[in-house]
Amino acid sequence: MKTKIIFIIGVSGVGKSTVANLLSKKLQVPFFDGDDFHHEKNIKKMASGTPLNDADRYDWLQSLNELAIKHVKAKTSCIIVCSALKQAYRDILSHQIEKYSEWVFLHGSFDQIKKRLDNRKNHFMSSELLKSQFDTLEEPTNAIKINVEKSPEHIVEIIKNLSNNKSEFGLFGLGVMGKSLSRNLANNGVKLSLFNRHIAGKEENIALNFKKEFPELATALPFDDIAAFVNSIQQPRKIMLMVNAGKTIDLVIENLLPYLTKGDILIDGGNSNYNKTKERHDYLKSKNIYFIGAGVSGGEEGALRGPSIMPGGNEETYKKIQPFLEKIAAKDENKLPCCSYIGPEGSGHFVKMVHNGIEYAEMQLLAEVFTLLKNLGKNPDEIAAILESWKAIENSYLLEITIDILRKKDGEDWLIHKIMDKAGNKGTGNWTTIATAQLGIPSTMVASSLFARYISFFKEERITVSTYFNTNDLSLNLNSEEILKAYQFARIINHYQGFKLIKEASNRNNWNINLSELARIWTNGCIIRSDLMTSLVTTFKTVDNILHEPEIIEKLQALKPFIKKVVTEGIVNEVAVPTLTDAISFLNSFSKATSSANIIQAQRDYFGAHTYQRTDDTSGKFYHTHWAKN
Ligand SMILES: NC(=O)C1=CN([C@@H]2O[C@H](COP(=O)(O)OP(=O)(O)OC[C@H]3O[C@@H](n4cnc5c(N)ncnc54)[C@H](OP(=O)(O)O)[C@@H]3O)[C@@H](O)[C@H]2O)C=CC1
Ligand SMILES: O=C(CO)[C@H](O)[C@H](O)COP(=O)(O)O
Repeated sequence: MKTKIIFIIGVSGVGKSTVANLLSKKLQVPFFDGDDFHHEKNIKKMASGTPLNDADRYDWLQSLNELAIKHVKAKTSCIIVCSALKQAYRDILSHQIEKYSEWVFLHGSFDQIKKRLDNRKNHFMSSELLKSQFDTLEEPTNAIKINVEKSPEHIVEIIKNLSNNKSEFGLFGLGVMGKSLSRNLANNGVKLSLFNRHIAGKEENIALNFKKEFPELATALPFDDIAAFVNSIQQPRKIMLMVNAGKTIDLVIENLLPYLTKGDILIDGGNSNYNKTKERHDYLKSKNIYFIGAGVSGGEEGALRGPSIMPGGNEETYKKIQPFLEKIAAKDENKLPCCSYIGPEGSGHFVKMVHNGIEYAEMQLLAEVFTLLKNLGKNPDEIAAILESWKAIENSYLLEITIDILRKKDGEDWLIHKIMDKAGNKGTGNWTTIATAQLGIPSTMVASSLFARYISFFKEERITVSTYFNTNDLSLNLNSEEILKAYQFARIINHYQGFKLIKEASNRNNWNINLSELARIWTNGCIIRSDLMTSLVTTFKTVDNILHEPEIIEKLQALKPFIKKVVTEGIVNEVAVPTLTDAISFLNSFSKATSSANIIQAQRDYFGAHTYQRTDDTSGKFYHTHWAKN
């Protein structure tokens, strides 16, 4: 048996000593009655009929705490009986041994206990005295709570089962991701507690029914009661939250807090905003609870078979959950887990956010490729066949799933023809675009793919506007090979922009993010895994800016004529290719030693006296011109 100190607590007459005695025999561990540890002066005071005050109790509780510490140091368990009616008393009892302490709270109604006391021979307790105990009682939130209506033997059996059967890890929220991650944890031998909320008539017995559905969850403990869920987990508890980002996370944290104890760890595995993650980390720290913001990527299937995991926060805290996360993570080509400590604060959620920003642009590029090929007269099966042939050169998870999507039939037609062309979003692309603007990094492709989704959303207005503008007969002068090369070019720029944003955020916040390691954990499990990502693991070992890497420069040079042609053909023939366009526009701007910004500076100085620097003065001095004609 793991070393533990079992405190049996409750008001007088609840049967603590009887239960402790039986439990001590059952578990073969010693039992100590707290009353035997009162100091001489306390005994005298009580004998004189004066109730003890908190100062009197302090030394007594401390001596019980010393007794418990002595047992923990000797790696032996014991049972201690003490009324411990207030939380402050329990804090003294478990000081420095919180993670070894288990609480059993025996309870009953006032009348029930009074009757038990009255039935005891040689024992009298006035109603007032018992009432004062009930008034003092602050119910523990982290205890095994048992009603004393049950027989002592039954109570001992319950304690024994619950105490021996604690889970190693808790999963809160059994939606798409929570269910898959739970099964993944269980498949990896983790003893789990599962929780989903109860909403009468709507969300009932979710955890229990889910457990029954999958054999790997046979030993998992299902709950829809928060207190019971938390109490079923070994301390310090490790609880992963897989709920919707935003106010739900805050709500869930507040719901959990009363039951958590010092040192417990909450892991937010959702797509939370990185700024909020830092705030939550600091808030929970003030409550002695640790918080890790872990980005998880891989969708439903990845979460089950092995996602990519991006944990951020305090590194020492991360080490405590590392074995669990590494177990369930995807493995790279060298069988190493696609899970790595990212850095402090909200850095884990920041990189997950940018991952999604890259994902937005990768998805949009494939959508534009599809549109171009469709405009060349290809049907979905023919487009799928072309994309299939690209796998040998430019493979990625998103390319693979797009091929599957294009081949899916719905009756005689292809399903893709029946899917409404209005793209949804849950916020991460929006936040990435905000971050690029805030940090002053030109990650233009995330922004254009986000705005492409927003444009798509105005379906009804698009239909109306389409009647105002006659589209000429399309005659795209392109072939699939040229489209592939344009796509390859745009993917490199997209990855450059995404990693550049991460590098800048890392520098500004002192996160010290290792880009090669980040690329490595994105080589499997996540949505943006690809051959290009695998090659970047090596590239980032020597440079942290791929635009300065000779091989990449050479590749971009070779691909550039094709993206120019594809984008030109798209624009001339009115085929919307905003993200392909942004890729080449970006390089057109970024690869010029001189830009048009001199005009901007002159305009700013003209109307707002914002000043400008001169190309013929290298000192960096700022000038102002009196522009208006006199
Ligand atoms: N789906 C995906 O591909 C990915 C999702 N994510 C992120 O993971 C997180 C979870 O996503 P996903 O599993 O898809 O979402 P789902 O909508 O499938 O599940 C949400 C879960 O949160 C619970 N929940 C919602 N509101 C509350 C509340 N007020 N109190 C308690 N529980 C609540 C739901 O319970 P109930 O069932 O009772 O409503 C459900 O268990 C999100 O942050 C998402 O962005 C990250 C990577 C991939
Ligand atoms: O994190 C994810 C994948 O990596 C989620 O699937 C996310 O919901 C995708 O973002 P959006 O819903 O905005 O398209």
